[in-house]
Amino acid sequence: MNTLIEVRNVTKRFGSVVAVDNCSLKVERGTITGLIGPNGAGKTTMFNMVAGAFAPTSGTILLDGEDVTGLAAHELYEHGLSRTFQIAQEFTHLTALENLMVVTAGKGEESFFDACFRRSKIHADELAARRKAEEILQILRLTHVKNEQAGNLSGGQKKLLELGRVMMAEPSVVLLDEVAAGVNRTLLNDLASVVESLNREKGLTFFVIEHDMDLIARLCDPVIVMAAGKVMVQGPMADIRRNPEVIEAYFGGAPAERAS
Ligand SMILES: Nc1ncnc2c1ncn2[C@@H]1O[C@H](COP(=O)(O)OP(=O)(O)OP(=O)(O)O)[C@@H](O)[C@H]1O
Repeated sequence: MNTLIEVRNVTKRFGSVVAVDNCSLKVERGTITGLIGPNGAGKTTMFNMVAGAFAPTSGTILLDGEDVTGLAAHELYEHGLSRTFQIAQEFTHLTALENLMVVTAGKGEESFFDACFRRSKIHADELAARRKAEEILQILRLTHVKNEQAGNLSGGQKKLLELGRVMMAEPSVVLLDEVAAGVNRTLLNDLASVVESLNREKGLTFFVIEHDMDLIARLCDPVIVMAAGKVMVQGPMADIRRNPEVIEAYFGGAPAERAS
């Protein structure tokens, strides 16, 4: 195993607030690594720095051994790091299939539309994109809604489609941000199965922030716990659940059985 993402001594301040305080962590290639912690622990801030939403105040972030500190999200995308995003308003009128196709054809989304004016090339590009998009819709079990406008899909189906858009880009690491929020159990199960099979069969690495502890327990090993801006502990979820420091951080010393 080797390290895909390494965060070294990273601090992020917002004025007088130290949201992330001299933290180091690693996401090893081929893992589904979870990041958990009580509200205000600094998880989102950590994620935003790794995803290139903003730069750390100090410290270094390495992606596959390369210093990517302060690079923007689109630059990290070129390096193979992708984050799931809510489907933008202008894409809600495209069908599920079209939402995937616009990611592949050309590098960015505009180039697909630009390509519409280059008719000779578009035909081959479109066929390839369509084939790939249809395969992904099948993996996501969304084939039956491929011609539905994205705006009409259920919350869970939209989350699957967001993951599909990420898959079209063929990244090496995917940041999953609170995917369970608002998703019903059946679709959440589908989503978890897709993540597991992408990890097992395609070797895709995931870095996951999640409040749903059942999902974390099912998918993630290791799990990293942050509290009050610090990385507190990391390990398998079974150990994390029994760790007295973690229980203290979540529940202020409540009985161990509540840490589930
Ligand atoms: N843009 C900002 N400006 C000022 N303070 C911020 C900003 N973003 C985060 N913070 C503060 O930094 C700390 C960590 O916040 P962060 O959102 O990273 O925690 P979190 O672990 O993701 O919490 P939650 O689980 O509630 O989303 C909090 O005290 C928060 O109020």
